Amino acid sequence: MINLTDEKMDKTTKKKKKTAECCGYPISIFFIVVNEFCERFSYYGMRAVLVLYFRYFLLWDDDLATSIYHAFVALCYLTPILGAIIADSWLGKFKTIIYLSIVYAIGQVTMAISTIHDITDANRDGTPDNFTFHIALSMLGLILIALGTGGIKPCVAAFGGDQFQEHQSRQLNTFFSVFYLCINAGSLLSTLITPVLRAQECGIHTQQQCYPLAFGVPAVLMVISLVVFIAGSGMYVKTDPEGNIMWSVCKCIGFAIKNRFRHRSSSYPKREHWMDWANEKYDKLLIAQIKMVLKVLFLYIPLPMFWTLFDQKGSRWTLQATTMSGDFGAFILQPDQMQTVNPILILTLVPIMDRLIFPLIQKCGLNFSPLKRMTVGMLFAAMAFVSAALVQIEIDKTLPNFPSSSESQLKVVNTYSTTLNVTISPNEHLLIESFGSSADYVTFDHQDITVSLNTNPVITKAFSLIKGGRQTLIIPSDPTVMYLKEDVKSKPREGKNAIRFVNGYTADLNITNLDSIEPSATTNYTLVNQGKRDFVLRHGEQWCEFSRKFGFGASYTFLIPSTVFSDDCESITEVEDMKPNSVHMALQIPQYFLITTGEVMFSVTGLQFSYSQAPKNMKSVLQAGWLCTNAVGNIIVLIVAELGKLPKQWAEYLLFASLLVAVSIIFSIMAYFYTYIDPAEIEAQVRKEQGLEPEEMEKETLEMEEKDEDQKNEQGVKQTKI
Ligand SMILES: CC(C)C[C@H](NC(=O)[C@@H](N)CC(C)C)C(=O)O
Repeated sequence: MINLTDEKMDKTTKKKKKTAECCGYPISIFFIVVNEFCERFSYYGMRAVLVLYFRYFLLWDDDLATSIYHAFVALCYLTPILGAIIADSWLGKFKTIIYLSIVYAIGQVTMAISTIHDITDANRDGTPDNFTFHIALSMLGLILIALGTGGIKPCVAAFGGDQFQEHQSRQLNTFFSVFYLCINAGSLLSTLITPVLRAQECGIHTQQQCYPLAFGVPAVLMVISLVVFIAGSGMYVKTDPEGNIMWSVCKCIGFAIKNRFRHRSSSYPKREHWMDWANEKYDKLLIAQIKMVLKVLFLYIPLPMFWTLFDQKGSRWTLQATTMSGDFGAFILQPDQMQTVNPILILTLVPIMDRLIFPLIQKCGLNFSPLKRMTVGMLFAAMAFVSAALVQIEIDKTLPNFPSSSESQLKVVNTYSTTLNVTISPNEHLLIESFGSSADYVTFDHQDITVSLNTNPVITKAFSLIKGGRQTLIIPSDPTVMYLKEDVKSKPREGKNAIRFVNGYTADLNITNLDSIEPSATTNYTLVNQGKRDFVLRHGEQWCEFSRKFGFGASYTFLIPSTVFSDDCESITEVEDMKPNSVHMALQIPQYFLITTGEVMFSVTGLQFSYSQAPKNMKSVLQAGWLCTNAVGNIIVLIVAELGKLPKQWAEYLLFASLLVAVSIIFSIMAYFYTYIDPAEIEAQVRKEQGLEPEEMEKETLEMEEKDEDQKNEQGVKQTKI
């Protein structure tokens, strides 16, 4: 099957290159797609455990961990422009990929080393002693990774495209689909594997969560990616850069603007395009190439909005999943695992679209051009958000009625020996049996309350409630010391369950994984995962064990009576502070399906489009421009998350959906006026024109300019004469 095609003359480098083919595809492509698979495994694998590393290894708080994580992701999508400039102006794509992959691999290794706690754990207590060392090393690692991953990203896709020859345009399109499949296969595998590696225990002096393994495997994959890429070295078509193209582009644009401004008088003939004002000084070919790039970049302006919605899978949609039930019977899905539905669907939808849907549309005689596909992709993403809004409305029906910022909520738990009549001033009366609680939270629009118990004598006590908070009034066996305990006022994170214990036993108790609790005291909340959990209660020689099965996102207070050991933990009662999630996570599948269909239409097509519409010497630059739309989209998510807090989540989803519909209408109008080009053809045409046609327009302007200069000189002469 392998054959050598005709010699291909590279117009730019004037080098001749023979390319080996297999089934109509250049063999070199194999190395490029395997390289992409390993690189994406490395990147997404590391990303999957990064926040946990910040939170539980470096012990940063949630906010800092999230901010640094997002800053890193944004940096990864901003550095492509740097890689593209290096590739197109200086080193060429091949060398840029090699050098930046080395930087990338060093970054991954640095990151993996920074997670070895034993390096600074001199006192062998399992935690690092010198956090500054680990932070500095990991930040250095992350900067190198961002430089590497972002830097090579536009080059690898464009370099892959460069391997195809003119008669292989069908294979070129398939290449971009296969390339996308590899991205998603790599990311899917690594996001499944690295969390498992992290959960292992390892260490020299003490056994801890195995971050070195979780970061080490991505580092190894990055080295493999580099080796695979180098292995294909002899087979690649390599186009050399044409000097500092970016600098020439900037100078040419600057000159065109300046020249246009100088000739703003209506006496100068208009030119077809404002870039034509660079004709006097710059090569027509360069001007034609800049026009092509600018046309596409202009078209990119509305595109970040798609990514703004797309990237909320990892934030808003995952948070939505934390308020849902992930019990699929045969398996349990954690809220953040729901995101893997996206690469799974990509792996199935890309072949279906390529082999079935798009050919079918073509057979029906419809012209489903790339820009039309991208518009439809945007509409699919908007529909995904409508679907998310509908799911949210369902969830909202089941969510507890949390207090507003001016309200306070109170529940009462009675561990006194008899039923109590509890009066909360001015007019709240509750009858609460022993080892029971009030049915639900009572909402107050004021904070100062007085509680009276019908004991003998009556006990009265004043309390000040927390504004916007939820609390429980705990009445212990000695009601005179009743006290308030703060409750959770939102769904526990990651779909976990918040549980706590009130000790109604007469002495200190030890409970599995918790500190010992004094009599009448209440523990703080502990988060437990879904499923059956066992707890052992202990006091001296006495112990008993009790089990509970938990769902997702509930909160409970367990009341331990004085008889706990005599009845083998049977008498422990459970107060449900917050109901478990009842809306099933499967309801998110339609929104994932819609957004992934949108992604296939938008992103895969965008990748092909950016390659096909770019002049030969600016392919990486246009790929970088394409990736920048993603960076801007991510930045919009960050801004919206900070500023745009709509009172209802479903309303925010609908707002995003409407914004994307509006943007897609604008985009479709822009696309309507866009004419597809064949950059190679235009370049050849300009070259031909340059050799044959007299440059009338330039002459005309130069004559006008000379006249202008003469007039000025004459005036100057006159003035000096006077
Ligand atoms: C095209 C790129 C901006 C993003 C692309 N991401 C994907 O293909 C996602 N479907 C992967 C998923 C794991 C989020 C990439 O190159 O990573």
